[in-house]
Parts: sequence; C-alpha cells; structure tokens
Amino acid sequence: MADSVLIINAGSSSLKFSLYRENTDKEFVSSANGLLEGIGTKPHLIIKNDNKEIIFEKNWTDPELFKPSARDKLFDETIEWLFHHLGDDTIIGIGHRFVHGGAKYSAPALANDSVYEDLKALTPFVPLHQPGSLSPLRVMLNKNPEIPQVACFDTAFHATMPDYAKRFALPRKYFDDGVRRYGFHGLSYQYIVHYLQETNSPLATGKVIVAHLGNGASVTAIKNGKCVDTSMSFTPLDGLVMGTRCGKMDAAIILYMLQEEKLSPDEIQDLIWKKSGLLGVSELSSDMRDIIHEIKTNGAKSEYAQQALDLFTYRLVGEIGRLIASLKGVDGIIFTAGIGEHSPSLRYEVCKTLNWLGVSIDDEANQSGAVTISKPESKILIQTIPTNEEYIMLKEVLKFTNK
Ligand SMILES: Nc1ncnc2c1ncn2[C@@H]1O[C@H](COP(=O)(O)OP(=O)(O)O)[C@@H](O)[C@H]1O
Ligand SMILES: CC(=O)OP(=O)(O)O
Ligand SMILES: [Mg+2]
Repeated sequence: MADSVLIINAGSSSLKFSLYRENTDKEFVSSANGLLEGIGTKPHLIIKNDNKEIIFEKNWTDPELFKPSARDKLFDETIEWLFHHLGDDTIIGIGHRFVHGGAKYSAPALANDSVYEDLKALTPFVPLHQPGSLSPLRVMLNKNPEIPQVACFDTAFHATMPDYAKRFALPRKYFDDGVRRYGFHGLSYQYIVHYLQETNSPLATGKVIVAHLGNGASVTAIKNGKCVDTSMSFTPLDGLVMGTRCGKMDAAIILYMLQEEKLSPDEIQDLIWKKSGLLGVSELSSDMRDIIHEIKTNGAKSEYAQQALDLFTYRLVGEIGRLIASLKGVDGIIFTAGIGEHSPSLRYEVCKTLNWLGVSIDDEANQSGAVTISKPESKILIQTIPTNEEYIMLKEVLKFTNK
C-alpha cells in the first residue's frame, strides 16, 4: 500500500489525470496516466500504467456524445472509472487544475467549501473550464474531506507581469474591480521554465517565447524565467485563434451582435466560446488534425480549412512579433501542448514565416520529434518541449502534505 498523489487537469477539450506513487527512494513517480481527449469532436479515453501499457481504452459511438455539451457526462464517466481503480493506494493529496483564480488567488490554495464557492463565482469568465474543474473537486470534498486538495491556478505564473501588461485602457475602477489581464496556461509555462532550469539550458536565463498551442492556445514572453507578457487576458478567450474560441477581436462586434442582430448574451457567449475559431472558419472541425487532414486530402477544394489554418498561423506569428517587442529581442521560441507538440507542419509554417528574423528550421529534426528543431546557424533557438502541467501540480500538492 503506497502513498499516492492524484492530479486532475481539466482542459477545454480534454481531461488528463495522473497518479504519482511514492517509491522506495521516497520519490513520487508517475504510475498511471489517463487522457480523455476529443471532447466536442470524437471523444476517446486511454489509460496507461507505469509501463506505458494501455490498461483501459474507450471510444464512444453515440453521436450525442460528440457534441461539446456531452463534456460533463464524459468527465463523470472518466472520474467514476478513476474512483473504482485507485486500488490499495493511500491518496495523501489531490491536485485540481483551475484555469482562473481571479484577483484573490495568485498562488495554489488548499481547497475547502469557501474556496469552492469563490471559484464557482468565476464560472462566467471561464465557461469551458471551471465546471469541469469544480465537479471533481465537489465530489472529492464530499467523499474525502480529510485529504488535502489543492487548487492550482493557470493565472498564478503571470502575476509577475508589469502593471502596463496587466491593465486594460479602461477607467481605473475596472482594474480595481478585478477586470485585468491575468493570462492562462501558467502551469504549462511554469513546467517549461522548470525544464529549462533542470537541463541547464541557456534559455533559462534568456528571452523566450513559449507557444502553448492546444485546443486553447496562447503565447507567453518569459525573461529570466519570469512572465513579462502573454496573449490571453481577462479570460482565455483573448489572443490567438483557438479550436472553438475567436481570440482577439474588436469589442464593438459584441455590441453589433447585441444591438443589431438582437442576439441574447447567452447566444453570444455560445458563439464566441464554442462556435468560432478553427471550427467557425473551417465549418469542419475544431481539431487541427482534421483541418490538416482535410487540406492534405482535398487540396484546393478545402478552401475553408486552408483559410482557418492560414488565419491561425498568421495571428500566431503576429502575436509572437508583439511579444518580441515586449522582450526587446528573443533568444528562443518553444512549441508545446497538443498542436505545438504534435504538428510538425504547423511548426514548419510558423518558422518559415519567421525566417526574416534569422529563424532557420531543421525540418528533419522537426519531423523526427527532436527537442531542438532549429539549425545550428539559426539566430534563434527553436525547440519542441512536451508540457507536463501535472508534474508542476504534484510539486505544489506535496507542499501541503508532510512529504
Ligand atoms: N497530431 C496532431 N496534429 C495536429 N494537432 C494535434 C495533434 N494531436 C493533437 N492535436 C491538437 O491538439 C488539441 C488538444 O490539445 P491539448 O493541449 O491536449 O488539449 P487541451 O487544450 O484541451 O488541454 C486538439 O484539439 C488538436 O487540435
Ligand atoms: C486556458 C485554456 O484554454 O486551457 P486549455 O488549453 O487546457 O483548454
Ligand atoms: Mg490543456
């Protein structure tokens, strides 16, 4: 019977969980990993043991479960599986990823009923995420109130941004009321900084732009391991084009939808969070795999898919340019998360567009899954680093236990 820590990472198109078990050297090592992905497209659950062998796999066939609205049901089924298979392990701590901590939480917090209520109140700002994080927390607070449960926030990493990067040009009252540029994907960025430090990378003390490109996508400028600026802001709707989110747009478009189109606030919320981005422009899918597959298979006929991909790339490169100005230079660009880690063609396109900057990509390395994908003569080091938000959460949870 080993001591274990359970980590739950609720994303917008995925639910990831990891179980870390204490070994004889008193280290917590990953013993099981689950990935429920393709929420809103083709959901698929895969759970692997410590030897990376598949111990459970499920593909759902009911088309009703291909809709984004099936998220809660899929989450519940996955969490149920988890409860039944924790075996003899003694869970000494649980980590829950919360995308938004608001103005109150800028560091991991021990969760209780009052923290739960605070986080629930933030749901309108993160409608794709907060419900999926709240529901396992609620279940586990009810079931095992004695186990320390730690809420870990995406927003925490960005607390070091200077005032001008945190502020909107609105009357001061709004900033004081918490209407600020918070930034998200912080657990992922923190992992990348940790990786650079652990591997003694020259980038650990340099000027780095990290592109976290998953179903939610953002880019962050990091100097000496600290966040300087980022593309997401008050909510994870801002910035880049995403799977179903529109990213940055003229705020007056919302007024147009309200006043001219007479859409209700709920309809607008649905449109900008769930029906826009790659899905809205391609009219095909929110999943970059489907977009790329369509372009490869149908060539010129896949005009909408091509436009969605071009827009995604254009806006990403534009935001990288803005962050280079924030950093006053750049030593390295790092790709991570679903698209960043698994799409060599997207990485290639981005690097090709940044050629004027002295970026030179080694496409053989890029295709092969190597960490460094730039040529030795490239002025900027380009790397692909798999993220591990769960590992950062493990370290935070252990601070709240006696380990
Ligand atoms: N092989 C691949 N090629 C291109 N894109 C991929 C690939 N695998 C995953 N993706 C993209 O990554 C997204 C999921 O990213 P991920 O970071 O795991 O999810 P989340 O944002 O929900 O945490 C998918 O929606 C898909 O667009
Ligand atoms: C903040 C965010 O969008 O997260 P994810 O990419 O995991 O959905
Ligand atoms: Mg994610």
